[in-house]
Amino acid sequence: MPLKLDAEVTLKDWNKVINEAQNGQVNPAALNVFIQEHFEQPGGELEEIEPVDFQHEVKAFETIDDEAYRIWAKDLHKKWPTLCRRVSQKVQSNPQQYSLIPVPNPFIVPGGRFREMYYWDSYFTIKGLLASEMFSTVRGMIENMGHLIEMFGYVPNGNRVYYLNRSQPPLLTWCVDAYFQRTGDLEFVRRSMAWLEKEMEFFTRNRCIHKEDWKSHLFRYHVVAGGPRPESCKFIAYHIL
Ligand SMILES: OC[C@H]1O[C@H](O[C@H]2O[C@H](CO)[C@@H](O)[C@H](O)[C@H]2O)[C@H](O)[C@@H](O)[C@@H]1O
Repeated sequence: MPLKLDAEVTLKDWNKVINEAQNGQVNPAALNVFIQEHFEQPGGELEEIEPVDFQHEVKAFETIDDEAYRIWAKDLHKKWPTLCRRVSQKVQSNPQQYSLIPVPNPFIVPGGRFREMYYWDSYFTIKGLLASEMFSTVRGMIENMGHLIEMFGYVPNGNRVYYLNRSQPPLLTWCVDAYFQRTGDLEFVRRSMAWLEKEMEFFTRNRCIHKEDWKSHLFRYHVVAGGPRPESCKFIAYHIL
């Protein structure tokens, strides 16, 4: 839920609510007032948009021999406009009030409760977008990942602040390769190299394990955390604790 006030003010007011708790229990009415006063309703961070390069019919799908596969490919193609999002202007102007990390170009979300860009999902999505001949959307999504690397040194799990301590399998190189195989756009590959090198540096420094008797290094994706996942606290509280 987006913040109505600055994070510092919100935290200060939250500490007040905590300090007034009786026997470790926060008063539900006070909690309700705190939520109303400090948080907007969820949503509005992203705008649904039709990708600029989306065509209703793609001739290439007609060349798929297997009928079931052809129908499936066409059905999947129709999903792009329903899953394409761009970061709204209010987030771009006041990012400190939102958990969403702004990225410059539109991107495809997984859907359902996953309302942000996800790193390794983007690779599989890009494979589909390339089949749909949506080269400019793909380029934009790769640029978004490059933007995150410029900001954080790597692409986090997703573009949310609570994902900043989590990595996913680093598939950006595969994204760039898939795009190049389809378009031959060498200029874009050259431009992407700085991102790929920086990401490699991050994984070498922060996600690499080596033991004396090992013949090579082990790279891994990882989360640097000791507690429950913030976005799943409620689930954990109800089902596990
Ligand atoms: O499709 C998006 C991602 O969905 C799963 O992971 C996400 O939810 C998990 C449970 O809340 C969370 O631990 C993880 O950090 C999120 O990315 C799926 O496991 C991912 O592979 C996928 O990218």
